[in-house]
Amino acid sequence: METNPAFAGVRCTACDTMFDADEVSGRCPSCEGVLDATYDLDALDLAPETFAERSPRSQWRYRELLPFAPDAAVTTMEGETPLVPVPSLAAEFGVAAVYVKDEGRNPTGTIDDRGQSVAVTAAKRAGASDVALASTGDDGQSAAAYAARAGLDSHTFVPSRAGFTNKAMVNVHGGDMSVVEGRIDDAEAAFADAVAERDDWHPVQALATPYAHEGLKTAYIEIAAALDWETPDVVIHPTGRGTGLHAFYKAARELDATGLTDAIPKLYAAQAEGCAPIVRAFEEGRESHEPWERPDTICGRIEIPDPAGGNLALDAIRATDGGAVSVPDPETLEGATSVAETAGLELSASSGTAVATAYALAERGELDADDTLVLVNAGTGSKDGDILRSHLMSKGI
Ligand SMILES: N[C@@H](CCOP(=O)(O)O)C(=O)O
Repeated sequence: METNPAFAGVRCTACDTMFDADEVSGRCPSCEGVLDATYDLDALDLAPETFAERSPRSQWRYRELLPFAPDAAVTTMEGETPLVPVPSLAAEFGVAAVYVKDEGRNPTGTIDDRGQSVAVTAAKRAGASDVALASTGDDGQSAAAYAARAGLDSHTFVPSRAGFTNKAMVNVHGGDMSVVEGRIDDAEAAFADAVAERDDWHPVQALATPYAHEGLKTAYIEIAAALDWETPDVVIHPTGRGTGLHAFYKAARELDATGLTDAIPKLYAAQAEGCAPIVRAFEEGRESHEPWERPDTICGRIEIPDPAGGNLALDAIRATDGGAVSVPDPETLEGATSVAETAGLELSASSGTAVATAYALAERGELDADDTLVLVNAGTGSKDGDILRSHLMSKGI
């Protein structure tokens, strides 16, 4: 299968060792660090018009910044999600513009579709028969869908608290699912035990392979493209593992290096107060996070007590002069439901953290009147109707 000619291999984010992409599929063989796809960016000649009318109308139109050729891709036309203006929020926050990057419009309703498209493509290219991951729900559902598309078997380990739709749809896509009693760390432990016995299971979990976060990168590229390659001032990302922040920072640097943009936005992590290891490390000025002792948030998708991308997210936040904010669940749910009520957009419960964080930044005076703000909605609110509705009931509605 074809690769992008500019794809130069994978580099360890921790020890900087470079590897041939055909030699490794998971973490760094030397130090277990997260691997990043790298490109010969100097050889690329990119301009806004390069992408303007191009097919396919999916994330694969940005093929120069993806490892594989679109013809080789396992795709269900993910990406090309709208950047929706929300003038009412701009007025409330006192900024020039607010947009929601609505990743709920992807095929299985999550930003993870971008990542699973690339990760399952890599697995197929490597000759895998099976893909496997531990998941809080969305990336498991997505992996099952893309494995089905590729004709591969999938194995997903989810905690019992994962949402009904996620669990049901893994099965509907023909995936094998293990529901593990407890929370994500219990599912990850069960997955680690199982995978140790199965060398035919190809990893597709975010940050356990170079390719899932490589797909997430295209959401940022689309934001820049939708703004005519003007960089937004602030991007707020709901944050669990730190995957999205690392991916967005990587994308912003690549666009900057190719000359498509000439600035990098401030990146903010939005975490739940009941599980905020990245925010705590940021506030304490530490380079690494410590695992969160007693995770407890209604936002199961970002309840990650020991995030694999914690240090990478901290790098992204600090290098861009951004920040990290934790918000209580009621404010998160109020954020998601108020945007549904006033702007007609269906944000996932965990993505309500991005709205609540924007309110907090506005209150602290950390936003400027001429700022353009992007809030990332990582997944559709329609999978969280029960949680969102219960928030209204708690208010007596
Ligand atoms: N996938 C999460 C959002 C972010 O998680 P991260 O791993 O990118 O930090 C969700 O759906 O809410």
